[in-house]
Amino acid sequence: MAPHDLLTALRDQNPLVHCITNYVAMNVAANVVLAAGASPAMVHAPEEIAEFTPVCGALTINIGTLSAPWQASMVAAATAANAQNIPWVLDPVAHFISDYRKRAAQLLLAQRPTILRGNASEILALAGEAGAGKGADSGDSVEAAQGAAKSLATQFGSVVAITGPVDYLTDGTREAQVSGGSPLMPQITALGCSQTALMGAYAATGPAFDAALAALAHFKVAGSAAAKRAEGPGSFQVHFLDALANTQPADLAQVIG
Ligand SMILES: Nc1ncnc2c1ncn2[C@@H]1O[C@H](COP(=O)(O)OP(=O)(O)OP(=O)(O)O)[C@@H](O)[C@H]1O
Ligand SMILES: Cc1ncsc1CCO
Ligand SMILES: [Mg+2]
Repeated sequence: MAPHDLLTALRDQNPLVHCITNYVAMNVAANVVLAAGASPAMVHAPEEIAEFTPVCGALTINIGTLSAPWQASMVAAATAANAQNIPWVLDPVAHFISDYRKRAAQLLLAQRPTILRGNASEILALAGEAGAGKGADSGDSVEAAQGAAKSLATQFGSVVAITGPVDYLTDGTREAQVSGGSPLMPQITALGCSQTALMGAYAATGPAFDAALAALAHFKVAGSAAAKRAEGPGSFQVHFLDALANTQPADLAQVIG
């Protein structure tokens, strides 16, 4: 499905997206998903997963502020999504910072996410390669992680997206790049986490590779538009939400290469 048609469908369908994300990202990501045209719900109690995940169009899992009860919810939600053929997205935030987080990310990856999204350092480390990640921030180039993305895609049957100055997307066979956006984007916390949540919304609407590509393009188009009006990271964030809502379906093709 073309990105143009996916954005139209997203706004028509307003899919419900189950987001298990971190404390930092919850508000930012929910506003991003709403502005883009979908309906986010941040739900993480283990007691609620069995009832809630199956009624959603997609699930997104982000380990940014991981702890044991949340990990149990993530595993249960991924299991429920797989059982019902509900697409789900994994965001392995800073998984290399501790053995605990590393293991949690590997266990979730073994559940074969529909889409895996991370920055270059996260994708490199997930494939067992040495990277220069600094907590939640990337220290590696997107180009350096492309091989890792391809091998993860093949091994786990996932669509893999690396975000950065130019985003890269692969399913192990197909590849795409998405340019644009602004250097102000990594200066706002949790925009990557929000990209993950938006990928869930698109994945509820169409095939995984096309959905991830449309979500990447939507962010780059909105980021470029917001940067024209912003005076710094603070006002960028406000303009970015407006720009996500104002992005037209026909705008998306321009940033995809
Ligand atoms: N230098 C840049 N120029 C343009 N766009 C960028 C740049 N760096 C990142 N982006 C965009 O910013 C968004 C977030 O990507 P990033 O790689 O910073 O995620 P992240 O490191 O996972 O973020 P976080 O963990 O803070 O949520 C993506 O849409 C990406 O395309
Ligand atoms: C800053 C930060 N710390 C843990 S999660 C998070 C949000 C960006 O990933
Ligand atoms: Mg991140």
